[in-house]
Amino acid sequence: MDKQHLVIFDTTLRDGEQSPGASMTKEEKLRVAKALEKLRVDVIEAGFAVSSPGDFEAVKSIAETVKDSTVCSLARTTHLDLERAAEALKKANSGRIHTFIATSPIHMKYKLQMTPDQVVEQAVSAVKLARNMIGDVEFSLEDASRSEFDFMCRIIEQVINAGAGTINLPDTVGYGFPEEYAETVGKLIETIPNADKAIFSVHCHNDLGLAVSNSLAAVMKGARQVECTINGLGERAGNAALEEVVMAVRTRKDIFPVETRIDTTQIVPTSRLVSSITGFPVQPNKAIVGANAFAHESGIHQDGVLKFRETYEIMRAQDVGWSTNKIVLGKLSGRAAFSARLEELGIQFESKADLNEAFVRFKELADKKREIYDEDLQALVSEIQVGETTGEQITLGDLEVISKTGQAPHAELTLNFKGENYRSTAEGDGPVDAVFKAIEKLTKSEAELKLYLVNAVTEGTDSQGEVTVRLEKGGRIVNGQGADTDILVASARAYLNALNLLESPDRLHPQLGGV
Ligand SMILES: CC(=O)SCCNC(=O)CCNC(=O)[C@H](O)C(C)(C)COP(=O)(O)OP(=O)(O)OC[C@H]1O[C@@H](n2cnc3c(N)ncnc32)[C@H](O)[C@@H]1OP(=O)(O)O
Ligand SMILES: CC(C)C(=O)C(=O)O
Repeated sequence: MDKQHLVIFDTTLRDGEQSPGASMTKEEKLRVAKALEKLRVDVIEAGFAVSSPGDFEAVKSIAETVKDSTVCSLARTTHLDLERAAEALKKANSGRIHTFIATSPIHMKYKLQMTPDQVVEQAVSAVKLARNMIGDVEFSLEDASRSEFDFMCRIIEQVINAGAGTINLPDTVGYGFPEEYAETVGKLIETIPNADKAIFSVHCHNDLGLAVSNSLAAVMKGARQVECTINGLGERAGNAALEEVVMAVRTRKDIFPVETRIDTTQIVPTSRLVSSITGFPVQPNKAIVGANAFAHESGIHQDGVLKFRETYEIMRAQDVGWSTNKIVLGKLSGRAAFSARLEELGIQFESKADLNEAFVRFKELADKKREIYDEDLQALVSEIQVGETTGEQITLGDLEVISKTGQAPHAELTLNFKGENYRSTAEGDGPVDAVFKAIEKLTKSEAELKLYLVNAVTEGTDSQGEVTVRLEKGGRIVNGQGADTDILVASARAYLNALNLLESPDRLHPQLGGV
C-alpha cells in the first residue's frame, strides 16, 4: 500500500492550554515547543497571539526558535487577530495563520449573531487578508459536526478559492460519532469541486470519549491532518491524544493508508514534560503513556509475555520511549514471573522445595502488600535461606512513650530474653525514633533501617496498624512485621521481629546474654 503523509498538528500549547488550570508561562511553552519539535510534529499551534501580551510573546519566541516544525497562531476572523498572529509569526522559518469562524446554526445565531451570508463573507475576507500576510493559511469551521452540509460546501469552496491550504472540520463539542463524522468528512471531500486544492483536517474533542476514534475514522475517509494534543489535554474533556493517534496509525499499518514522521521514542519524555509543567497527572491506565500501559501483574499474562512478548503486547515499550516493559509482582502473579525475577536478582535455591516455600511466602506477603519490590524478595529469600530461627526470641515487655508538644519524645521499654527483663530509655526525633533507639541501646545490632512503612489494616481510628521494618546488615536484608492498634507497639514488634531474623539473639549485646 502506497502511504500518504498524515500531518500531525499539535495544539497542546493552544487548545491544551485551554484546560482550566493548564496555563503555561512563555518559558514553559518554549520548553514544550522544543520537545514537540524533537518529537517531529509537523505543526505546532503555539497559541492565540491576540489573547494576551504574554501569549503573543510566547508565539513569537517559539516562532523564532523552532526550525523543523511549522509554527502556527490561532486568530478569529477580525483584522486585529490576524495582524497580531502575523506579527508574532514574522520570524518563523515556516509560519501558519489558523483562522476560524463558527458555521453551525446555533453558533451563528446565538454566539456570533450573524447571518450565514455574513459568516461566509467574513471567512472569505479573513482568509484573503491572512494570505496577504503569510503563505500558509488554515481555515476552521468551528462546530462543523453540528453544521449543515450544504452550507459547509459553500463556505469551504469559497475559502479554498481565497487561498486556504488547509480546511479543518472541528468536532468542537465532541458530538460526532465515528461513522457519521467520517462519512461527512469523506462526502465533503468528494462533493466540493476544488477540494483537491486543500488538505482536509480534523480536530476532535473528547466529551463522549470518542476524540481519537472520530479522528481515525476521518483519516480512513480522506482527512490528511489530525489536530491533537499530548496526553489528550484540551478544553473540557480534552482533545484527541497525539500518542494514541500516532501509535494507532503505526501499529495498524495494515489498515491505515497513511504514515506520520513522528519520532515515537520521544512520546513518553514529551508526555512527562507536559504533565510536569501543567501539573496534570497522567492516569496509570492511560494508553501508551500511562505507568501501567506496558506493565503486567497477572500470572497468566506474565507467563505469556516471558515466553513470547507479543502474546500480550501489541507495541514495544521502547518504541514509545519507555526503557522497558514491566513485570510487576503482586498477589495475582504466578511462579513463572516469580522465578524470572529471582533469576534476574541472581538468587538461586538449593532445591525445588525451597523455591516452593519461597513462593508460598511470597503469596502470603502479596496478600498484605500491593506491590512486591526486589528488596521484599531479597528479604524473603534471606529468611528462608537462614532457616527458621531456632533459639529464643527477643520480645517486647512493656512500652511507654511520652510525646509532648515542644519536647523531644521519650521512650521507656523492657525487652524479654530467656526469661530475663532488660530496661532501656531513649529520646528520639519522633516517638518511633525514640522506640527504635531504646531497642538499639540494648541490642547494639548496628543494623541500618532501610524502610519503615505503616498500613492501616481496616478503616477507622480503631484500625490495627501494620508496620513493616526493613533492616540491613552486612549485605543481608530482612523484613520484620508487627501489628497492633497502637502503632508504637506495632513498630517495636516489627523492629524486634526483624532483629530476630537478622541476627541470632545470642549474638546481640552482652546485656541480653550474647557474646
Ligand atoms: C473553539 C475554540 O476553542 S475557539 C478558541 C477559544 N479560545 C479562547 O477564547 C482563548 C483566548 N480568548 C481570549 O483571550 C479572549 O476571548 C479574546 C481576546 C479572544 C477576545 O476577548 P473579548 O474581546 O473580550 O471578547 P469575548 O471573549 O468576551 O467574546 C468573544 C467575541 O468574539 C466573537 N467571536 C467569536 N468567534 C469569532 C470568530 N471566529 N471571528 C470573529 N469574532 C468571533 C464573539 O462573537 C464575541 O464577540 P462580541 O464581543 O462582539 O459579542
Ligand atoms: C478553533 C477550533 C479549531 C477549535 O479549537 C474547536 O473548534 O474546538
